[in-house]
Amino acid sequence: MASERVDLDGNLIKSITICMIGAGGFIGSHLCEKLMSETPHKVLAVDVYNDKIKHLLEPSASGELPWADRIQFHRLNIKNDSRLEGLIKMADLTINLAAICTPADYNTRPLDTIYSNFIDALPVVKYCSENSKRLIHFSTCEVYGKTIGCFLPKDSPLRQDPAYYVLSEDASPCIFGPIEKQRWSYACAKQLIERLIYAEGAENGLEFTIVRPFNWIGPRMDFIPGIDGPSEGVPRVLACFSNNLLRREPLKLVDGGQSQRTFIYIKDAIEAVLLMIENPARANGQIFNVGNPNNEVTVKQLAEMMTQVYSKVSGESSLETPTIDVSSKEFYGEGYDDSDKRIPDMTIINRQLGWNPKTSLWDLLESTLTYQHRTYAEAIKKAISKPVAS
Ligand SMILES: NC(=O)c1ccc[n+]([C@@H]2O[C@H](COP(=O)([O-])OP(=O)(O)OC[C@H]3O[C@@H](n4cnc5c(N)ncnc54)[C@H](O)[C@@H]3O)[C@@H](O)[C@H]2O)c1
Ligand SMILES: O=c1ccn([C@@H]2O[C@H](COP(=O)(O)OP(=O)(O)O[C@H]3OC[C@@H](O)[C@H](O)[C@H]3O)[C@@H](O)[C@H]2O)c(=O)[nH]1
Repeated sequence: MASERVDLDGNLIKSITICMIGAGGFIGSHLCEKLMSETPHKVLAVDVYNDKIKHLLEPSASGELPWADRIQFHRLNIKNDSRLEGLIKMADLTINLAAICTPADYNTRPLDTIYSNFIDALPVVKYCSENSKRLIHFSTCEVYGKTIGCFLPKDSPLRQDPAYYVLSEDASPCIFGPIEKQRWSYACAKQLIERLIYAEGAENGLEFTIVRPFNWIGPRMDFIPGIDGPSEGVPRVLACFSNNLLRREPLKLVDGGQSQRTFIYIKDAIEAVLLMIENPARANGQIFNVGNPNNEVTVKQLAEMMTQVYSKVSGESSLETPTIDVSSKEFYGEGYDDSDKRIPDMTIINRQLGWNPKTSLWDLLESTLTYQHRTYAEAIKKAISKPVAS
C-alpha cells in the first residue's frame, strides 16, 4: 500500500528518514502519529520529553507496535548535545519544532525565549546547510505582529478592507511593539531565524521550507495546570479555557477578550505539513501560512463557544457567570502586548500545494473538548476533593 503513494506531480514517493526536533510536543506528536500510520517514512524523534508520543514508542496491551522499526526516540537537549549533528546527518530531512512558544513566557522569561527561538536553532540551520540536508523550520504567525488596520481610527471604514488586515507571506510588514513590551521577544527571535534561513538559502543553497502556524489547536496541546506539565507556567488559551471548564471556574478574558484569532484543527494542519514533506520541489524556498481563515472569532466568542460545547460533551450545566474580565498586567505581568487580528492569506499554499483546511471551529472544539473531558475530568475531580494541607 505505502509503496504506491504518489506526490502531487504523480511521482512515486520514496521512503525517507526525518530528524524531528521537538517531536514530543503538541505538533510533533500529531506529525509522528500521521507519519507512522499513513506513510513508510522513518522518524528520529528528538526531544527532552516523550510523554505525548509514548503510545507510538511502546507496544499496546496486545503487544502490537506495527511501526516499531520506523521510530526511535532520542532524549536530548539541542542546547548542548553533540549528538545532534550526527542525527541530522543520518536523516534526509530535518523538521525543527523545538521552541518556547507559550505567550506567558515571552515577557517573563525573555532571555530563555530568545535563546530557545533563535540561538538554539542556529546549530540546526548550520548542520543542515553544511551537510546539504533539507530543513522544514517552524516559525509563527506572530512574525506579522499587529495588523496595519489597528493603527487606523476605530471608526475608519478602511478597517473593513482586507488590504489592512490579511497577512501575506510576501507582502505584509512585520509590526512589533516597543522593546519594553517584551511580548515581542518571541516574534522577533522567530523573525531573525527566518531571515537567517532565507539567507542560507540565497547564499549557500540551503533547501528550506518555513511554516507559519496560525493557532493550531487540538488534543494534547500544552498541559492542564496542576494535573500534568510543568509545576508552574500558563499554557495557551485552549488549555487555559479547558482547565477553567474542567474545574467549573469562569474563563478569564484578558483585557475583555477583544483580540481576534483564526483557529485551525491540528489534523487539518498536519495534512499541510505532510504535503510539504512529500513535495519538496513545490515546498522548497517557500514560506507558508498554515491556518483557517474561515474560523475567526474574538477570544470572548471562543470562550462562549467552548462553554456551550463543553456543556454538550460533559452533560454539565454552564456556570451562571461563565466568563470574567482580567487585565493583561494581572494575567501575564508587565510587558505583555497582543496581536489584534490574524487572517492568513492562503494564496501561496493553495498555489503550491493545493491545500485547504476543512474543519469548522464548532466541530474541532467538539472533538477536542471530548478528549479533554475524557482525559482529565476524573483527575481534576480527585485533585479538587483532596484536603488542602494546612
Ligand atoms: N501550536 C501552534 O499553534 C503554533 C503556532 C505558531 C508557531 N508554532 C511553532 O511550532 C513549533 C511547535 O509548537 P508546539 O505547539 O508543538 O509546541 P510544544 O511546546 O508542544 O512543542 C515544542 C517541543 O519542543 C521541545 N523542546 C523545546 N526546547 C528543546 C530543546 N532545547 N531540546 C529538545 N527539545 C526541545 C519541547 O520539549 C516540546 O516538546 C514551535 O516552534 C512553535 O513556535 C506553533
Ligand atoms: O486564559 C486566557 C488565555 C489567553 N487569553 C487570550 O487569548 C488569546 C490567544 O492566546 P494564546 O495563548 O493562544 O496565544 P496567542 O494566539 O496570543 O499566541 C500564540 O500564537 C502563535 C504561536 O506562535 C504561539 O503558540 C503563541 O505565541 C490572546 O489574546 C490572549 O490574551 C485569554 O483571554 N485568556
